[in-house]
Amino acid sequence: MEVLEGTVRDIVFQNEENAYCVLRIEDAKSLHTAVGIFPFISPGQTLRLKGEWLNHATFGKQFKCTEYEEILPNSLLGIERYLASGAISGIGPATAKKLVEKFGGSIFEILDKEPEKLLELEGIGKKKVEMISASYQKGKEVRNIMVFMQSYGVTPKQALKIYKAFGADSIRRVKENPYVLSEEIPTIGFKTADRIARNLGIMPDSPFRIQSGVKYLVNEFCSQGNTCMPKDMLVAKGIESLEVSEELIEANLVHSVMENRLVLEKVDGIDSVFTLPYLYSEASITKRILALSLQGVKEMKANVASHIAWFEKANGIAFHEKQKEAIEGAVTNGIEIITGGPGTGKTTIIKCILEIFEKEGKKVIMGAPTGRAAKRMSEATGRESKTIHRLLELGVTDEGEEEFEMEETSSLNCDVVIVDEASMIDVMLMNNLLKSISPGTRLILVGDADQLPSVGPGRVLEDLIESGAFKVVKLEYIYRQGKESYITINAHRINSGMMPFLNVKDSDFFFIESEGPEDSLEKVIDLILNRLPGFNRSWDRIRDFQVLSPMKKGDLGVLNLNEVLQNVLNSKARKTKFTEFRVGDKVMQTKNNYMIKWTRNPDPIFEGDGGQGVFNGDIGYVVRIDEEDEKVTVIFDDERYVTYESGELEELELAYAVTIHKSQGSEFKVVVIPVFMGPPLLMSRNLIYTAVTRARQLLVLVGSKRALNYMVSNTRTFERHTSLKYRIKSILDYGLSDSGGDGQIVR
Ligand SMILES: Nc1ncnc2c1ncn2[C@@H]1O[C@H](COP(=O)(O)OP(=O)(O)OP(=O)(O)O)[C@@H](O)[C@H]1O
Repeated sequence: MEVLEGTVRDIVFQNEENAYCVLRIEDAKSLHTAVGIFPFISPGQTLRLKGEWLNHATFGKQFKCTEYEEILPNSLLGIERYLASGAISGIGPATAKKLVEKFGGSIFEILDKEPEKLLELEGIGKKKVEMISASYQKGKEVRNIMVFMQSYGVTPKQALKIYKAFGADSIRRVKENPYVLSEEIPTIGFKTADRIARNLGIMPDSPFRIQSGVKYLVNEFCSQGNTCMPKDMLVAKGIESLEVSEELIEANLVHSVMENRLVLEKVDGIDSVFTLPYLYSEASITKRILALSLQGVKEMKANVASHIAWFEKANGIAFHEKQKEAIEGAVTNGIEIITGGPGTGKTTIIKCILEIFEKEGKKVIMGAPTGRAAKRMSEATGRESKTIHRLLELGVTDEGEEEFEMEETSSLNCDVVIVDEASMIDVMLMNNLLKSISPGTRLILVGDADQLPSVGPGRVLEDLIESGAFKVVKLEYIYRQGKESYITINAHRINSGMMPFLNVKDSDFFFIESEGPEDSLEKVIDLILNRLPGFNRSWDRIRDFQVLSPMKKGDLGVLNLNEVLQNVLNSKARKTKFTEFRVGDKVMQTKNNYMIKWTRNPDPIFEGDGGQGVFNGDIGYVVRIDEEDEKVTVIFDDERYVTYESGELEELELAYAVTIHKSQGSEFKVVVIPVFMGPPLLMSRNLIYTAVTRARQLLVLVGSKRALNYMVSNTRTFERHTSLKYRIKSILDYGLSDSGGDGQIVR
């Protein structure tokens, strides 16, 4: 590691959120540029930086700092400059000069131990001394914490997080139990805490370590979509990754259970370990959904059959028996689940259900888990539809975590709630949705249970269906037929484990064989640049073509695809220094941001008509880049302009290619999917099924038939461990369904 020692001349850039800074540092020889995470920095401070010299393509030679400490200057001139820099509140250039003249090199000693001596100076009163002393002590505290943390291998960025969480208490808390870091600071993981603990000399068999490690393993398992972890699996994983005996894992697990940090319950005969949030969510969903189902909705006098007949006539269709059953079921049940693949008429049914309720004077609220899905629902029905987060007025806490503002007692004020794309709802969202639905309100969940499960934990829709407790209508007959329907036909074939029909003449579903990743990449680019635009000239290469890949990394992962596609599709746009984005780029918002403002006017100066919020999965286009102020303006949905500050740009990604997981709930005119052998977890039927069902007009697969075949046959990979189905079933087994009421529960 190399060292650079010098004084901060100025701060060229500072991200207030994560403390990333670009500094100009002066040493005895010259001025240097240094970059890194520098919390609490101000010009005039003298730093000893550790890191390495790099040659940046655009910015030239710079020092990349991974560790630093502040050193107090020792020359009188250095001390005066430091004090004059504003590093200590209450001291400016004039006071700095006076202090150095009077106290010389012992000024730091005085600031630390005898600040009252400052009163001897003319013009400094008691209040000012208090201010100076407090600021000096705070600086010292921060310095000590930074030095302590870094000496145990904590990076400045992590040290900042620790300081923000524990303040002056940081060192004591970490020394006492470093594992508190991974438990209380969301972005510090067990591995970091474990490294610090080792450096602090904590033994591998310490109960703090094992209990924290066990909890970490359960959390890790849940981050893959599960809501609980079989105990045997946890113990085996614990022995392997914590390298301690089975007895120690068991004993500490019991201890965690006794202290209520973890819960051990039997799920379908298997001992399973839960963390509290998912346990509560699944238990609460069980209680609430059974209550809704059993509540007995008010009978409607409507003659549903005549409404249906009227709708059929108006739309020139004749409903299938199953479709009629779904429509009637929506009126007679407290809860109904309607599921089916593409083209089976789900949207048509929603429209009919809406009309029936509206004609009967009932208020219907519609929602979907993503902004894209909500928008499609609005377009298809001509009625307002919102994201569930919006419906529930989901807010964001200071730490940026999502938080539902709606109190448990408040509820959606309506008679019917219809939610589309219900397969994307995870346990937390479902629980929050149910909390806001008061008894007497009907809930209709519409979705395709064979698609990828929700990104977050749980398999809510499948568990509800498989519980057998609710009215479920499964639509199987496909209505979208004819020349252009091979996307739909093949989606259904894939879903039932059959290879799709490939390259039928005049169809909309193509397969292009390739000889490995490089060849696939070339073929994808050739398709987008030449072949597809030649196929239909009305398609726009950037807007209408969407590449979907199973993964992020690798030649055919979205990161590489985006880099390559940006260069071929948007090569003329000017590059700028501060961002990878260029005007004209297709981009995707990658997290829900409820705070960010949008306007209908491209110039943010004219705030006027607008609103707040851009959501995970929203796709837009870069319309302006302001180099001087380092801002990027993006237009979403052809009308909402959002200006991102440089610190917010990490919420955006290039979106010429997106992962199949991120594409859930969206549809595109033309979809191109590279199909290749990858990690088994990503080689699954529901992944390829989800990808194929995103295409509206044309679908092209590029790759190997062997990989496609593997995906179509592989149904095992995404099995999730959850308890919702079991909880609902076990309550029913106690005979709740025989307890009277309106018999809403279907057994
Ligand atoms: N009973 C029916 N008779 C004739 N056409 C129908 C019938 N039901 C639906 N359709 C038509 O089939 C097509 C697909 O229906 P719809 O869009 O409602 O299906 P979907 O399940 O919502 O599909 P996706 O999930 O792919 O959006 C539409 O053109 C619709 O008008």
